Amino acid sequence: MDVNQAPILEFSKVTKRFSAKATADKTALNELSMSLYPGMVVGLLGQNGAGKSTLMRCALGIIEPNSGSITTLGEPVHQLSSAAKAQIGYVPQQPFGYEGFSVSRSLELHRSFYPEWDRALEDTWLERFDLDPAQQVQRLSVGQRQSLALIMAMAYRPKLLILDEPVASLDPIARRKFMSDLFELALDSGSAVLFSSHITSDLERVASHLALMKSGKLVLFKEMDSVREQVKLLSLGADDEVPGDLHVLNHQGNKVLVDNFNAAKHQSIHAESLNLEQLFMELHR
Ligand SMILES: Nc1ncnc2c1ncn2[C@@H]1O[C@H](COP(=O)(O)OP(=O)(O)OP(=O)(O)O)[C@@H](O)[C@H]1O
Repeated sequence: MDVNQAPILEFSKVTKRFSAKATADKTALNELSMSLYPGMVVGLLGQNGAGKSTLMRCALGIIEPNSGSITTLGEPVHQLSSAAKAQIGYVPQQPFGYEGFSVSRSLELHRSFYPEWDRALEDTWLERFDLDPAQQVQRLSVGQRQSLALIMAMAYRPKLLILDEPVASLDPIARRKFMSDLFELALDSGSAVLFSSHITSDLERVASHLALMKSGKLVLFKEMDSVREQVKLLSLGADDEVPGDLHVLNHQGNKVLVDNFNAAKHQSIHAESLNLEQLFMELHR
């Protein structure tokens, strides 16, 4: 990760509301700010409806926020040049098209849009995902389609890769292979990756950073190593107060979830380490 370079994606106080007829407007993104730099692999975690897909669709300029600004590859997202667009890879939750074509023909068509297409990378992933080039796209299983969508989004080594639950339909072996490739690709090509997943163990394994969303807000954005070190569940005694320098994510009874615990400074407090699944549960308790 290189924070001395310009960010690849930058959100500044972005709010997105959806109007609803029967109920009050829904705030899907609430004053959300974050920056992604080259080499970052950011795992986006949040409950259903937390705003993850909305964030991704705003980053791509598919939907426009009500307020705030978004810069993608150095350009305002609503005026992206075609050169910038050609450096973005996106796999939506539900890919996709190319029905009526074979896998190899669909890749051939897709390839023609991208001068930077890496044929060797395409071949490697076709093999890894065990995809038959002669197979018709409409006969692929859901997971195989997802694999094809991933190849199509990644084989031109985009500078920004946005993946909305990319591995939800992949089996554990394909998932593992894909996840390690994802990390390598980002490091090799100086790309930034933003991916959402409900599979916390995947996220723990490959993400360099965790972005945690709750009700449209980004409640945590941290390097995974710092998450392990600093996000703790504290157990307070009956008369104990939470030290003022600690940032509280959730407080229920005598249990306090904080994201900036310092073991040297807060020696007297009983602090429990959490894996990502436990952290998620404690945040929503
Ligand atoms: N086009 C839309 N019109 C109205 N409301 C919408 C629209 N898109 C999203 N929303 C609402 O915005 C909120 C955030 O939705 P979003 O799809 O971003 O959540 P998510 O975190 O991706 O959820 P999931 O994990 O289920 O995919 C939800 O309350 C959803 O109902």
